[in-house]
Amino acid sequence: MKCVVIGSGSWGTALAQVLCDNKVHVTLWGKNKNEVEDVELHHQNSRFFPGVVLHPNLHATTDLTIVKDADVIVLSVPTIAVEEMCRKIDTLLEKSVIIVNTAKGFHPETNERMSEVIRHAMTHLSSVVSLIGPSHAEEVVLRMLTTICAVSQNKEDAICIQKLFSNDYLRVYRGHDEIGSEIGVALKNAIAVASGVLSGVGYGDNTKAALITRGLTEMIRYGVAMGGKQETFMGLTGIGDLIVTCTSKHSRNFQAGYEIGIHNSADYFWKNNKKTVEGVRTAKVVHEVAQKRGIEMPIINEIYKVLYEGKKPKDSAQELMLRDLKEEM
Ligand SMILES: NC(=O)C1=CN([C@@H]2O[C@H](COP(=O)(O)OP(=O)(O)OC[C@H]3O[C@@H](n4cnc5c(N)ncnc54)[C@H](O)[C@@H]3O)[C@@H](O)[C@H]2O)C=CC1
Ligand SMILES: O=C(CO)COP(=O)(O)O
Repeated sequence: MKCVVIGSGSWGTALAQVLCDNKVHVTLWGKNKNEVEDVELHHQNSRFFPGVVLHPNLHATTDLTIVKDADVIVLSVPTIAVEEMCRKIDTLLEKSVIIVNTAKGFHPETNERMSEVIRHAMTHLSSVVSLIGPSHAEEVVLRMLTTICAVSQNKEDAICIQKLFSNDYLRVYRGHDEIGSEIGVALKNAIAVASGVLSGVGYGDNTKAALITRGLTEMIRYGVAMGGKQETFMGLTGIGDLIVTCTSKHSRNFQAGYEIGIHNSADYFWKNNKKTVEGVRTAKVVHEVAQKRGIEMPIINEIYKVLYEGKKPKDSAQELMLRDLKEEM
């Protein structure tokens, strides 16, 4: 089985190393020459993992034609680049492949989930498997124990990907609720921005527990309205990914929110951010869809107002606390 991982950023590099550890034939593709040369010549990706020595058999290239030989192509680029990459790859392919998506979010214009985007953009496709769950690349690259989920409408291909990636530090479960899982891992990023904001403002652990719990309620409300299953949100692609992103120092969504909270404004973030912060756009998509469909999403609405309408984070937190009093569920 030949694999190509598309995207030489943090997640692509960490996943390509997993495949090397599993003795799978894998090549990492990147558009960024510096990242690719760093991996290929120095066995490191110092922009994302300073001081980490990568597997000696991990090879990287900027030549996209390597996808021609692949049986499995893993997409590890930001959501904004997924459609463009799929179209480029599709023109090079002569046979159908399994696409493993790892991006968490929605299409920038159509608001489609990532597996929908991939199915619409590719003709040489046997199936889409989403490999998603609570997994910071910074820990996977150090082989710290991690669990994720291979979610697909195609059970056989989900089993294939589960076996390909599983090992003694990465345990891969299987799932089939594509809608619930993809919505879970997208929305948790927006909630994680809110978690960072509240920490940056100076609130503590009670506030974080409140945010995670009420954030999960919003994820379920939205996910079920879109056709996902409630129980999926109790698993790795729901509460699991929500916990790790809302609490980890590695989370770029949390870090972005933290900056916003410290400055009590999103201005600094908009002027200075250079990292992949998927939750920022997800908040916009979900806010708009929820407004149209009448889905109650108070936390998402407030984080949207902080990000896009200049509302002060402290005012948003107060707004959430002083809403009409309600039953919990
Ligand atoms: N970093 C992590 O711990 C995890 C990330 N993810 C998801 O994986 C996706 C990728 O994120 P990261 O690897 O973290 O981002 P990153 O910022 O670390 O790396 C992104 C990579 O994509 C490349 N890229 C950007 N735009 C591109 C384009 N138009 N065409 C081709 N390549 C392009 C960049 O050069 C870079 O190599 C995101 O959706 C993220 O939510 C999922 C699980 C864990
Ligand atoms: O999805 C992730 C962990 O599961 C990565 O989160 P960040 O994009 O916030 O770093």
